[in-house]
Amino acid sequence: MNKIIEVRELVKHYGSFKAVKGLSFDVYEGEIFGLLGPNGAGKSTTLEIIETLRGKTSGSVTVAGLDLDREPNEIKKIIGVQLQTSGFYPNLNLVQLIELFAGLYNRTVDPLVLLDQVQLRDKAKAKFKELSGGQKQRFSIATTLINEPKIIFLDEPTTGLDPQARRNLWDLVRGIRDRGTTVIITTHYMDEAEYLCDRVAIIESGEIVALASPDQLVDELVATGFERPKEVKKANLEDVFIHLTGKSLRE
Ligand SMILES: Nc1ncnc2c1ncn2[C@@H]1O[C@H](COP(=O)(O)OP(=O)(O)OP(=O)(O)O)[C@@H](O)[C@H]1O
Repeated sequence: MNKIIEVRELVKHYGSFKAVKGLSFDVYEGEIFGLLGPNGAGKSTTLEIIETLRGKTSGSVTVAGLDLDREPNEIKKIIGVQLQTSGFYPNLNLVQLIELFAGLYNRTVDPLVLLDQVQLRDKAKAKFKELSGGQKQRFSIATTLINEPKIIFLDEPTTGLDPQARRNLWDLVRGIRDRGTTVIITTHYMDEAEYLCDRVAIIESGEIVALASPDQLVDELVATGFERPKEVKKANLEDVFIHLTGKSLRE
């Protein structure tokens, strides 16, 4: 497998505070790679450094063979970064927003084709502020695809979404990966990481404490003799919710 991102001994200090303490990891081309960890672990800081949006204290980062220190602008051209949904002009409609972003990238795109990919064609003329939370997230993912990036970065893309919208977004992200784009994602939902991620790095206080596929990590824990304290039922409350309210999007 080809490495598309190489992070070596990455360090970030905010004043005297050490937020990232020498992270090293690789991301392979075509995988969904998850960064997991408690609040304040250093996930967003790490992502933003790779995205060229934040300076590092030391260490090296290479993205698709491009050195972060020497060619940050070349890196910007081949990545797609999900904006926080507050970053969109609320009064522009979706087509106008896509055209605006396409202009910034110096690209010509068909907004409707892009909106189709995220099931928002019927909202083409809706203003951003008129979208539901799930629709806003899907739209923000669509905007990461405008420059046909090799890699997209998604920072907690399903926070605040209902179970149907989360599942829909998982399918969307898998579809993007299946079309050949590498995906880096942060999430606080372990079910999401287990379903979506080919590999995950678990970060704790700025250090990687585990890195493998979700399956491998679970097997390793079980091999230590770990058992869940309670017998697990054949279904959980989320299964009940989906059973009662269906899988289709409600927006
Ligand atoms: N601009 C900044 N100045 C000072 N400290 C910062 C700054 N940005 C982040 N930090 C600190 O660095 C640490 C890591 O923050 P970061 O946002 O990377 O964590 P995170 O893992 O993404 O957390 P969360 O899950 O809450 O989003 C935190 O302790 C945070 O308070």
